Amino acid sequence: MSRERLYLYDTTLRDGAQTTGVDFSLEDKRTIANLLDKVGVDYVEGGYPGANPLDTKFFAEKPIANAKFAAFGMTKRAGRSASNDPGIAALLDAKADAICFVAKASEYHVHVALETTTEENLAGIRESVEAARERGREVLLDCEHFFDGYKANRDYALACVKTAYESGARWVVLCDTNGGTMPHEVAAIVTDVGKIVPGSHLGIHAHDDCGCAVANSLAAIEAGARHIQGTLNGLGERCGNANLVTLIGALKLKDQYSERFDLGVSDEALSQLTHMSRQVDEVLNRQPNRHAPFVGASAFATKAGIHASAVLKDPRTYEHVEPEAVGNVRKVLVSDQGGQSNVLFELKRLGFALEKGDARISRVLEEVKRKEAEGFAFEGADASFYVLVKRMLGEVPAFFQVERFSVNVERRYNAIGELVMASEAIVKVRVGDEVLISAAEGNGPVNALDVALRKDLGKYQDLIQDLELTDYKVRIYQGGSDAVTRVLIEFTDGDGESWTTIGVSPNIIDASFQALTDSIVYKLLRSGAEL
Ligand SMILES: CC(=O)SCCNC(=O)CCNC(=O)[C@H](O)C(C)(C)COP(=O)(O)OP(=O)(O)OC[C@H]1O[C@@H](n2cnc3c(N)ncnc32)[C@H](O)[C@@H]1OP(=O)(O)O
Ligand SMILES: CC(=O)C(=O)O
Repeated sequence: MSRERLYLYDTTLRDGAQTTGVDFSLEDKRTIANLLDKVGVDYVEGGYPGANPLDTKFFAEKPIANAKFAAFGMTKRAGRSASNDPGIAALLDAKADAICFVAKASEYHVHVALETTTEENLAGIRESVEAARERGREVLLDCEHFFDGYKANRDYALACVKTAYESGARWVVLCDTNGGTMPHEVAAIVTDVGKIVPGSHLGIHAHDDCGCAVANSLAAIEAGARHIQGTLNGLGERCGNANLVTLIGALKLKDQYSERFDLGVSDEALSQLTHMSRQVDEVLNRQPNRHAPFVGASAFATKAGIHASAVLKDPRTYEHVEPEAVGNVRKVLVSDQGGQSNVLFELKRLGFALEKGDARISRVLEEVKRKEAEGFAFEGADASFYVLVKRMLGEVPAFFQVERFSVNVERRYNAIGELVMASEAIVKVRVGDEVLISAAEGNGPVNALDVALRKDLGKYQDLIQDLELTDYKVRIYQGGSDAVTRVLIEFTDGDGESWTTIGVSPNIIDASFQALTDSIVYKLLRSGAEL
C-alpha cells in the first residue's frame, strides 16, 4: 500500500517564543533550528522578522540545510496596500523559503480585533498571499481563530480559507487559536473544509488549553489534513501548542499511522527523540517534564510492585512501545510502593549478582520501606540506594569516619554599614590512623561543609578531586508526626558520571551531611578504593 506524506511544521522559535518564561537568544535559535533540521521536520518557522531586531537578524541568512525556513507575520494592515506595508516588506526581505501569514478567519475578530470589514480582511489575505507568491515564496496561511470563527459564522470562515487557497497558498492552516475545540469538532469541521480545499493543502495548528492539542492534530489528520504545526515539548502561548515530540512518537510508532503515512523523520532520528527533547530544555535551562509521553524520565518507569513483577517477565506487559525506539530507557523504581521484583531489577542494573529468591532481597526491601517511612525517597537517589545495599552486604570498607563537624553562619554589618554573610565549616575526619582537620569558607553553610569535607581525605583525596556538586534540592517531608528535611544532592565527576544521594534529618545541615558523605562513599566504591 502506498503511503501518503504528512508534513511537519515546527513553530518552536515563533509560537514557542510566546511561552511564559521563554526568551531565546540568537544562539539558542540557531541550536534549536539545527536540532529540528536533524530530526527531519519539513518546515522550521524561525520567528517574526520585523517584530524585533533579534528575529530580523535571524532571517539575515538561512541557518539550516534541509528543512524549509519559514518567516511568520500578519497579513497586510487594513487601509494600506501590501506594497506599502512595512510588515510585509520585512517578511519579503527575510531570507526565508516560505512565508506563513496569520489572518483572522473569524468575523467577530475582524470586527473587534482588527476593527475593519470582512471584505477588507479577505482583500488583506488575497493581496498578502499574492505579494509573497510574486516574490517566489511558498506561502502558508494560518487561519487564526478558525474553529471558533466557523462555529459562529461558517460561511465567513470558509470564505477566508477559499480566498487563501485560490490566491495560491500552498497550505491553508486551520488554527484552534484559543485551544477550546474538542477532537470530535475538529474532525467534523476539517471534513467539511475538505470539500472546498483538498486535504493535501490543509493543515492544523492546535493549542493545548483543554489538553487536546495532540488529539486535535490527530483528529485533523484522520479528517484529511496533511500538514501539522506544533512545537518541541509543547512550548507555546498559554498552555502551549501541540507537542511535536509526542506527535512524532505517535505517528512513527502507532501502526494505524505508520502504515498509512510517511514522515520526513527517519527511524534513526526517532531514536534521538529523547535526546533532542532534553537538549531543548537544556538550551532553555528548564527542568525536563518527567512525565512527557515517550521522552520523559518517567515515561518507561515502573514503580508499583505488581507492575514491576510483570515487566521483569515481559516489558510489553506495561509498555505500549519499546523505550529504545525513542532513545529512552526502562526504569524500575525502588520505593515503598515496590516489591521484591523492583529491588531485583535495580540490583541487577547496578551490577549486583543476586538472584530471585535470595533472602537478602527481601531484607533490602524491608530496609527501603523502613527508611522511606522516615522520609527517605530512593527512587530519585540511586547512589544512596547503592551505598545502602553495599552496607547491608557488608561491602563498604570504613574508608573514613567523620568524628566531628561544626558549621558557623554569620550575618552582620561591617564597619561601613555593608551587610556581610559568611559561612565557615570545620571537619575532623579519621582516615585509618590519621586524624585530619579541615576548615573552609563557603557561599552558604552546605557549600562550606562540602568544601571542608572534601578538602583533605588523606590517601583518598586523589580519587575525589574531580567531584563537582551540580544540584542541591531540599524539601520538608511530613512523615509520621514530625516534619523532617529531605536533601537530594547531585554530583558529577571528571568522567561525566552523575549520581544523586539523599539525606534525611530534622536538621538541614545534618541531612546535607548525610547526602554529601554518601556521595563520597559512592565515588570511592565505584573507583575501587581499598582500605
Ligand atoms: C495567534 C498568534 O499567536 S499570532 C502571533 C502573534 N505574535 C506576536 O504578536 C508576536 C510579535 N508581535 C509583535 O512584536 C507586535 O505585535 C508587532 C511588531 C507585530 C506589531 O506591533 P504594533 O504595530 O505595535 O501593533 P500591536 O501589537 O499593538 O497590535 C497589532 C495590530 O495589528 C493588527 N493585526 C493583528 N492581526 C492582524 C492580521 N492578521 N492582519 C492584519 N492586521 C492585524 C491589529 O488590529 C493591531 O492593529 P492596531 O494597532 O491598528 O490596533
Ligand atoms: C497562528 C497561531 O499561532 C494561532 O492561531 O494560534
